[in-house]
Amino acid sequence: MLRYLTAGESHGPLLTTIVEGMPAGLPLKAEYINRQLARRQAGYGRGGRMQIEKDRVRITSGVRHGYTLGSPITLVIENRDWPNWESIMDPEEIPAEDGKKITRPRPGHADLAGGIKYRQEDLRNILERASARETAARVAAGTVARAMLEQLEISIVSHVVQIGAVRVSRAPSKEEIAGKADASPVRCADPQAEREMMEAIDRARQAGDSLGGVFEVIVTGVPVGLGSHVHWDRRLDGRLAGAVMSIQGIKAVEIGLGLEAARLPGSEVHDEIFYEPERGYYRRTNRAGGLEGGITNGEPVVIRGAMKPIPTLMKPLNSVDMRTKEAFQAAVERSDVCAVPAASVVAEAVVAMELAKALLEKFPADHMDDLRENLKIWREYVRKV
Ligand SMILES: Cc1cc2nc3c(=O)[nH]c(=O)nc-3n(C[C@H](O)[C@H](O)[C@H](O)COP(=O)(O)O)c2cc1C
Ligand SMILES: C=C(O[C@@H]1CC(C(=O)O)=C[C@@H](OP(=O)(O)O)[C@H]1O)C(=O)O
Repeated sequence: MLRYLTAGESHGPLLTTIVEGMPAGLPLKAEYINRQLARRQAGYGRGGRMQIEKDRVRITSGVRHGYTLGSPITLVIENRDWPNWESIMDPEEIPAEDGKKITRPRPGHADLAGGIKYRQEDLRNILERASARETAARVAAGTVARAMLEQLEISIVSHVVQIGAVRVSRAPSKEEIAGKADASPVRCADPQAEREMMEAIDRARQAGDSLGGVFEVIVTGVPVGLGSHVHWDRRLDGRLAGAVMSIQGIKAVEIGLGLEAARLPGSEVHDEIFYEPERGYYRRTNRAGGLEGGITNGEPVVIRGAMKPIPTLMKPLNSVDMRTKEAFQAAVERSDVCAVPAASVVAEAVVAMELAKALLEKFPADHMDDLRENLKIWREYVRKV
């Protein structure tokens, strides 16, 4: 079973992830993971922290001479901000300046609910782990899964389709996305919408406000038959939605037509089935987003995630000091204004991990050669069936 854990506080010394269950024989280098970490850090609307961090991974187990060994893969990413927080985040000693407890919860962040739940007087003990800094570790782990998928000719792209109220006017092709999203400051493949999105972010920044938006992940080359209809927790639609929803700030997930499917009649929602001897079964539309009955149907997997605006605002919002119970209006020093482009890269990573898991459930393998061979036989069967 493929699984992973992440550990690390936002302003602690480093982030760690352990990926367990990856077959041996997968080519893997730090530079490959670093490329994905850099994509996550880019994006118009990020705040001061991204000027400090330059995420790079160190592989400390599970890989030798450029190939996975089948043993747990440990990846660590240093927090370059750590020297500024060393005494505040000291694991043992209480620093002299400990009077600076955080007692003012930000609406929309984990501060209040987490502080009550974990009985913490200093909300730093919550925000450090609630922070989306953790998503750097998730991208590192997900990139190992992505490397596996790429070996099997399964590829993942993503792009931003909405920032605040600005939306793309039409759906770009996968080729347009692959060519343009990475070069776009907002990861948007539509130049007109891109300009308006950047202006909207500028306006929000000037107003001390923040913005959310919607991204879309598209995976091609996914074989038929991943996931299962037989039990709720084996349905791949639910698992993918859960993975994307678990990203900090994501409030809704759609697969294929998503919410739109509820509005349209069945004749405009379901993808008709066709057959050609050399192609096998195929569809002319993909409104289902590649999943029917919780099982992949061979069409591209299409998932969208909707992110709420960043909760740390320069413009003060009402809250209550947890120590004095006095009302106050929060003032903050630094924050992202919009992180939807970054979240879309994180979504690629969590989707990669879930698909890699589902692949290894259907084709358990200790070495990549076994996986490759079994998938090849399966794809031949699917073409002929
Ligand atoms: C890449 C990324 C960067 C983020 N940056 C910030 C930030 O600078 N400030 C902030 O308050 N929230 C930021 N967030 C959002 C918070 O982490 C998120 O709103 C919070 O964890 C609560 O979200 P939830 O209610 O979905 O759990 C970021 C999220 C992501 C995915
Ligand atoms: C550090 C990252 O994102 C952080 C996520 C985050 C939050 O509250 O979620 C708050 C900010 O951190 P800080 O409070 O140190 O400015 C973001 O920069 C990152 O993405 O690597």
